[in-house]
Amino acid sequence: MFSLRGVGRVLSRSCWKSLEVSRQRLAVVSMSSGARPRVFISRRIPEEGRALLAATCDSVAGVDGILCLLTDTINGELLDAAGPNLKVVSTLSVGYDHIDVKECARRNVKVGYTPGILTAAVAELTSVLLSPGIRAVENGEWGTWKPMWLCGPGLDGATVGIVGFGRIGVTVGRYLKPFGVASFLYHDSFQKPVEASELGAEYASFDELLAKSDFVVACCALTDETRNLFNASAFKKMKNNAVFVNTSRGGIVNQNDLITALQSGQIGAAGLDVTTPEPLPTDSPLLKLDNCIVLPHIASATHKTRAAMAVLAANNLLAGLRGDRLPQEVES
Ligand SMILES: O=C(O)C(=O)CO
Repeated sequence: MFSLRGVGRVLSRSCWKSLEVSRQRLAVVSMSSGARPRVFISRRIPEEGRALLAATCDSVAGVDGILCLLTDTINGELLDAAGPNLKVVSTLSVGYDHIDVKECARRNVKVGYTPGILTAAVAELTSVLLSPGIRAVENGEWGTWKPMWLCGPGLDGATVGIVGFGRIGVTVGRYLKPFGVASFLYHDSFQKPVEASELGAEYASFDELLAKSDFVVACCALTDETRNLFNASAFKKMKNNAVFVNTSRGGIVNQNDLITALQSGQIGAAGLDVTTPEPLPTDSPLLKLDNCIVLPHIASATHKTRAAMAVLAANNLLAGLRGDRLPQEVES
């Protein structure tokens, strides 16, 4: 049986807050078979999802399923502590780079995630970040109106390069098209003619996309291939006034290289919803730059989206406990 004490130790090492708080979030789900599987919910989640799980909560002794967040590292150490009873890990996120999917598969632990339902919210925020704010207002630098002060590229007539042309990347393009974007370029591990045709987007090599785009929007998952993809060499290939936007994962960017590129004028500006680490330390140079805006990983933070994510994560968990295929299962 899964020892909660053991889990608490592993989780706190992985930045899960206090075990005492987490303990209150344990729920036990009665299954129709009469068995009483136990699940661990790592943080307070929207009521819509919690209610699905907590209806028959009656014990905190161990778990058969874990409902986790993108900030929880699910690795071999945690799976060891969970032991052989664990059937399913359900993450309340579309990204699952925090989960060792291969290790889960090796142990027959299913992994669920929440794709699709957060696409619109993330695409919406990504579009907003294309006009990075500046600190002039807060810093008292807002003097008289000046014709050339803080100008940047506009979307009308611009070339937008989307790196990672999945659900979110395509939706970003769809949202931006009415602003008069002249051309869309996309880069992904393979060409996607169907999605591209809707936008009239052209496939480009990574280097070509960087060189031609006025806006470079990163919408790709964090994988071994994309880790540190945006590094000094990538920023050197971008236009000097290009705006770089990242709403995917901080790990796809070499953050020190980004800071240098922003400080030196190698690129024009950046809008970031994700950083390394998270939370970003308040003394990070990123927060001192006029040409960079940083948001605290809130791209999917609408009530509707988070509630839908919670329901899907709960349903993934319940399906895994029943031994069924998950509504949204990560393929290993
Ligand atoms: O779902 C994710 O992967 C996020 O980053 C937050 O919505």
